Amino acid sequence: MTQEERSDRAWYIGVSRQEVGDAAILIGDPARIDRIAEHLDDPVFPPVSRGLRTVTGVRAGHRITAAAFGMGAPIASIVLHELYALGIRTFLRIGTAMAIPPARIGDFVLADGALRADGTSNSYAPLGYPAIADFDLNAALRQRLAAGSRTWHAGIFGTWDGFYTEMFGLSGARREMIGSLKQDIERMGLIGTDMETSALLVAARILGARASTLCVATVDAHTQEKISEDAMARAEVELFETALDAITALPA
Ligand SMILES: O=P(O)(O)O[C@H]1O[C@H](CO)[C@@H](O)[C@H]1O
Ligand SMILES: O=c1cc[nH]c(=O)[nH]1
Repeated sequence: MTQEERSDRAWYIGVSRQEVGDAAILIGDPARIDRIAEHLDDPVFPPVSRGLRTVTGVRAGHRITAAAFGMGAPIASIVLHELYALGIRTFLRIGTAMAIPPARIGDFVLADGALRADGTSNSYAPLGYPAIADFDLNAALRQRLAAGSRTWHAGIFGTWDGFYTEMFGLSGARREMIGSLKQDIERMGLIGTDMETSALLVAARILGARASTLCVATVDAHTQEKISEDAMARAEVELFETALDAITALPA
């Protein structure tokens, strides 16, 4: 380990070893930190650094840290890398993804792996290296998902960097270009797209940690229809509970 990797306080997220738990839930939207905290006992909020919010609390006897990265693979991998340097070896990204049929808006999508169309994962390993989720973590997630009532799908995600250039078209020509990309994605049988999963899976594997992604499908890839606020609020509660139950069910 390098000097930075041995440091006791992470450079960008600003938290110390004592302020984090044994496993981390990686969240995009910082507003979700307050909401997931309601599912933890004795939540403690370390000072916020660069808008990167964290909370550490207890669930079923395990100390869990939830950390918000905002959006995109570069910053998500910085947050994972810094938490790794503080000793965390289990990472679960939870959030939202675009739904590719058969996944529908409101379904859960679990990444077994991801197509690497992001740039950040290349800084950890060359493109031939696969982005694969951790088997034990996904087994725990599958068990918990099977016990729940929400429809879920497990399969391959696709991760892209360009939200308005590769995922969600605002105008005519761009929408058409993205539309043909969506046909390719469907032909490959991907179940969801996002902006972080492939980078997190590769970074975790290379560092020697386990990682996966569980998302709510919130945007229909073809119609660009979005989930309603009410439906998202309900799905988010189930997402928190599923993630926390699965992560705490894992052997240490
Ligand atoms: O999972 P959440 O935080 O909702 O984020 C998702 O929405 C953002 C925009 O696409 C990306 O960061 C994506 O992964
Ligand atoms: O369209 C979407 C929705 C969620 N996350 C994404 O990356 N894209």
